[in-house]
Amino acid sequence: MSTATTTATATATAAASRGGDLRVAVLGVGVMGQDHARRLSTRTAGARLVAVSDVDAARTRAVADEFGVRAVHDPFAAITDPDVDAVVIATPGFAHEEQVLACLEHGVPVLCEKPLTTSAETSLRIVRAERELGQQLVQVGFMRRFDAEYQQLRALVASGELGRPLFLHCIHRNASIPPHFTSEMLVLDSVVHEVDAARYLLGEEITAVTVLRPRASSEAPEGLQDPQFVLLETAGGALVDVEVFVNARYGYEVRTELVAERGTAQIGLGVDLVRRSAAGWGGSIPRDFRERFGAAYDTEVQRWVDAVRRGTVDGPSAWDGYAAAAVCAAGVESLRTGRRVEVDLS
Ligand SMILES: NC(=O)c1ccc[n+]([C@@H]2O[C@H](COP(=O)([O-])OP(=O)(O)OC[C@H]3O[C@@H](n4cnc5c(N)ncnc54)[C@H](O)[C@@H]3O)[C@@H](O)[C@H]2O)c1
Ligand SMILES: O[C@H]1[C@H](O)[C@@H](O)[C@H](O)[C@@H](O)[C@H]1O
Repeated sequence: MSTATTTATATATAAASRGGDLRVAVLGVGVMGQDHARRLSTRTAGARLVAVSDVDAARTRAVADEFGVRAVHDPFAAITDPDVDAVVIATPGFAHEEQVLACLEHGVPVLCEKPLTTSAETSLRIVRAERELGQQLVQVGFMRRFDAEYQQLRALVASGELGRPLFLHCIHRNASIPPHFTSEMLVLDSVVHEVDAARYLLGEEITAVTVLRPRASSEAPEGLQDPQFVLLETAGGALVDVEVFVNARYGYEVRTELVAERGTAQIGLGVDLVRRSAAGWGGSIPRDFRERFGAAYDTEVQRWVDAVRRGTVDGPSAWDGYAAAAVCAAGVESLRTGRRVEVDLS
């Protein structure tokens, strides 16, 4: 058994023998990191937020003060801190490879926000490093797998009741995105969710990607290719189309329609409550992902904590992160060249 594997097992055992509280550090405390920090501090059983770390020192201090935990400026010092049992990475995608590899080197279980990394090669490096350890330590933050509607749709596909899936029609709209968002990030950061969801729902790998560039919205920043239309082909011959539109202004909308041989099914309609009043009728539209997928993030983090305390992983793996990264890398090539690009999973 390698040193890292021994350390990971020891981490789980130590946490369990201390009365179960897993001591967690969150790296990157912007939008998502703060959301996870709050979740770990207020509504995750068996876990305790003990430290936060961010390259922005003022932000680290402010968030640490808000939650009453330690501020650690250097993320690598947080990973190797003997008083930290496990880490949540919520830094931007370009920082993930180094931080996840450091977790693996030191035997620290990690929940890494999507994307695992921003290229196939770097994600594959993580898959290989984890394999060499002989123990799974990495979970990727594909939270849709923990959403009740996605789970129902997957169960329906698996039951075979509607016959073989033919199409998935997907809509992924954000009201707005941060100013640093690039055209490539619509694929790498946004469509990566549909890539993972398609693999999860259909149980098939994606073999080719084509990205089409419709005219850009005048609401999008100058030079940003927004929206985009992405076509994914699966190994079994199903087609998955994704409209990704990240400056849709009116709100956050994520929908999927399955078309199968003997019926169709839709999720993401947001039909919980339909109101009628003098102002008209209708329901509400989520502001962003935290509202739409809040319960899924809660379940994701709770299941991650429970699994780490048992010394296992119970969610999307490094391989899932790699498979999605490889498809998205092909998507970025298609976005640049306008051509259909095949996906090669090593
Ligand atoms: N699962 C989801 O639905 C979901 C939603 C939003 C964001 N995300 C993911 O979460 C991650 C963070 O996104 P965000 O929207 O919170 O971004 P953000 O820009 O709001 O926050 C990122 C934070 O990381 C810090 N940072 C940057 N480089 C760093 C480094 N090398 N080490 C330590 N800190 C660093 C920044 O200072 C910032 O505070 C991304 O991977 C993103 O794709 C996932
Ligand atoms: O990082 C975010 C996040 O992953 C959201 O779930 C997605 O809707 C956005 O498009 C993306 O930018």
